[in-house]
Amino acid sequence: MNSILDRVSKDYGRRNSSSVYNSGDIFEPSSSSNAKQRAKLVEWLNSVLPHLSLPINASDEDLRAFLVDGSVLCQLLNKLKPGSVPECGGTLHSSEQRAENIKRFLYAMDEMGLPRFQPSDLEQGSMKIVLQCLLTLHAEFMLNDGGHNSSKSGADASRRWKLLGENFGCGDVSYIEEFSITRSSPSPGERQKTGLDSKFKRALRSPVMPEPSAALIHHVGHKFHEVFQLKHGSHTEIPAAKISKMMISNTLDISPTQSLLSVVNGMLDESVERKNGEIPQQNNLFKTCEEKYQSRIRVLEALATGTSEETQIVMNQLQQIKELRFSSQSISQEVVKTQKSYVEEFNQLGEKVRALGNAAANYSAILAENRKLHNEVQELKGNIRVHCRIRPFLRGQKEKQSVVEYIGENGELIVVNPSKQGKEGRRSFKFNKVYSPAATQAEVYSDIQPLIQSVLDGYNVCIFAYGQTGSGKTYTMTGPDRATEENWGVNYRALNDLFRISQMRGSTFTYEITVQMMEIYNEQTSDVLDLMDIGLRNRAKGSTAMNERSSRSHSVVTIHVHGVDIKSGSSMRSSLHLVDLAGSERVDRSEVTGDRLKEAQHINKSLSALGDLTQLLQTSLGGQAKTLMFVQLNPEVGSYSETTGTLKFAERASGVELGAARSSKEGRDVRDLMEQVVSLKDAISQKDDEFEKLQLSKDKKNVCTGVDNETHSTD
Ligand SMILES: Nc1ncnc2c1ncn2[C@@H]1O[C@H](COP(=O)(O)OP(=O)(O)OP(=O)(O)O)[C@@H](O)[C@H]1O
Repeated sequence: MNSILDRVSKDYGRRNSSSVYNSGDIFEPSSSSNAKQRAKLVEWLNSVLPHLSLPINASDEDLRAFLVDGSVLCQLLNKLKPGSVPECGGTLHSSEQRAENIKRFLYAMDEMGLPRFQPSDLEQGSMKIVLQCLLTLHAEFMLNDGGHNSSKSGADASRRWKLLGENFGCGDVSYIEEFSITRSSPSPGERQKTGLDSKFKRALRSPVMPEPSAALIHHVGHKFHEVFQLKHGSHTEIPAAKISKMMISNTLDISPTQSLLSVVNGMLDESVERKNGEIPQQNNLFKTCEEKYQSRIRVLEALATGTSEETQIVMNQLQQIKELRFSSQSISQEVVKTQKSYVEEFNQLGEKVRALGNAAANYSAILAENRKLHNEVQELKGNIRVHCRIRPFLRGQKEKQSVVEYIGENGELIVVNPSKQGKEGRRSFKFNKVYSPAATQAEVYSDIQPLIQSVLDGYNVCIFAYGQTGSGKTYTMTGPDRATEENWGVNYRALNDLFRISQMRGSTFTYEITVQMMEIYNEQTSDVLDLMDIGLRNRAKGSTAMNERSSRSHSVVTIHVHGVDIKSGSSMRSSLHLVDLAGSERVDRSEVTGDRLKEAQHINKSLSALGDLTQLLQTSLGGQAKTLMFVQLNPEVGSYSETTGTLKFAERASGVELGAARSSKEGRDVRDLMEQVVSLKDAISQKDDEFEKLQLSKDKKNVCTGVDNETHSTD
């Protein structure tokens, strides 16, 4: 029997579940059926609340209009079950009051365990749900009313049960009709005695049906057990015919019980049919429903699975977003860091650019400072610098024994007297530089190049060559005949440098360079100006035994420089004297006679004057000049005397204190001061003269007036 009850319970349970979630599915009434139900509901409402006088053919919207303020619902409940809900505000139509009424009604429905609708259903949703709820209420109170009020007419009760039956979808409800008429309320004890399975109770309920009343349970219960006990466990032992027989027998003394047994019998028949392999139609319905629900479950499961997959996807996406956000943050930090380092680098670069700008701006000043330092070094050297150069033996000379024994790197020189032995025959000298016979013109010039450059900075420079005839003076200063650039002498190289450097300084200085050449012959200075015009073309030459190209004149090349500082506008003037002196040989060895002897004597006189700073070179050897002397030596043994004489003279010249050289600009300052002193002296002298004149005129006046000097002595 339990299996049958379970079966019935299960099937009705499904119906119940279905109706909860889809009221329009199994119990979906047709439109005509719907109208019929609505009409019956109206009829019921009018019967309970006569003052309503609802039209029998009221539409859903008409009902909504009646019910929407909730007051009718509350009245209905209080009428059916007095005190179910607190006093309702029937006349108030505020939205708050309406909501409160509906809330109270629905609360009461919940309390009774009856299905309910949502407030929104009543306000603007589907009235179908509302109507079903009221029909359920109708059914509930029809049953209760039957129990509590047995005086109701059988016709009314029949209608209510019919309505309930239709709501249940049970079709024929005749057995319920008979049953409801005869039932009575059992005591609580009787209810327990019935022992009616709760599942069975549920099985008799529709989705909108409340728990069966105690009366129904009682009346059905005790006979039901008998029936099921008959069938339980022995379907085959007690055939259906026997049950049918029982149904018509007098043992089941009340017809409602018989009706119920008819239902149970039908169920048992279905069971028997199922046993025989036949599929009852209702089973088909349940199966269809089951399949339908299984399908829905599958859909829900799929949805759930899908949802979980989607959730996983979303989670993955969230994770990716997190990672992207993290990457974005780290990139942002990296960008900020990079920007910071760029800013720092830009700042550093800016500093460097500014430093470079300052350096560029100070470039001229730095160059000037450089020049100043360079010249200060030159000035510190002070004395006449002496560079000694030894000529090589000439081509065709047979005797090649040299008087030069040793040449040191730092200007040391030892010469040997071929006629003396040992220490006595040796003499040591020390100069600024000593060049061996192998020294080239370029090497010799490179050491004096700084002096040449200082001319462009305003210094006067004098470079002269001294030595016996044929020792190489002209070679050093000018170069050999038909000289190439490689063996140019100092003069060409100096001029070349001055032009080159002045061009390099073109952006800061403008230079005007002029060259002057003169020759002094026999110290007849009055001829100098004439000879200047003649120049090298008319340079006097003669032939001596010492040197086939011996010169008996002093040749002077003077380069005048006038420079203007473009920025400051200051100017300076300087000069470079390049002197090729006449030979220093002794008259007795030159074998010159007559005019030649006379010339030699003058030359010697001139050379002697060099030691005392002759008038010729005075300006060049003064405090404002830098002076360098090339001491030229003939290495031949036969020239030993002249060589030692020349070396001694050079040694003497090197000891001459010229004082520090000064730029012509500084010289101007001194001159300016001197001029101021002179003008001051002149002014003082002028005042003295004026004072003297005044004194004289005063004396004259005293003499004329006969005033005694003593009388006015106190004046
Ligand atoms: N360093 C040298 N290398 C090669 N030849 C030289 C060198 N010095 C001088 N000579 C040669 O020696 C000869 C004499 O030189 P140079 O005329 O220059 O002497 P000097 O001292 O000028 O003589 P003078 O006083 O008579 O003019 C020339 O033929 C010259 O070419």
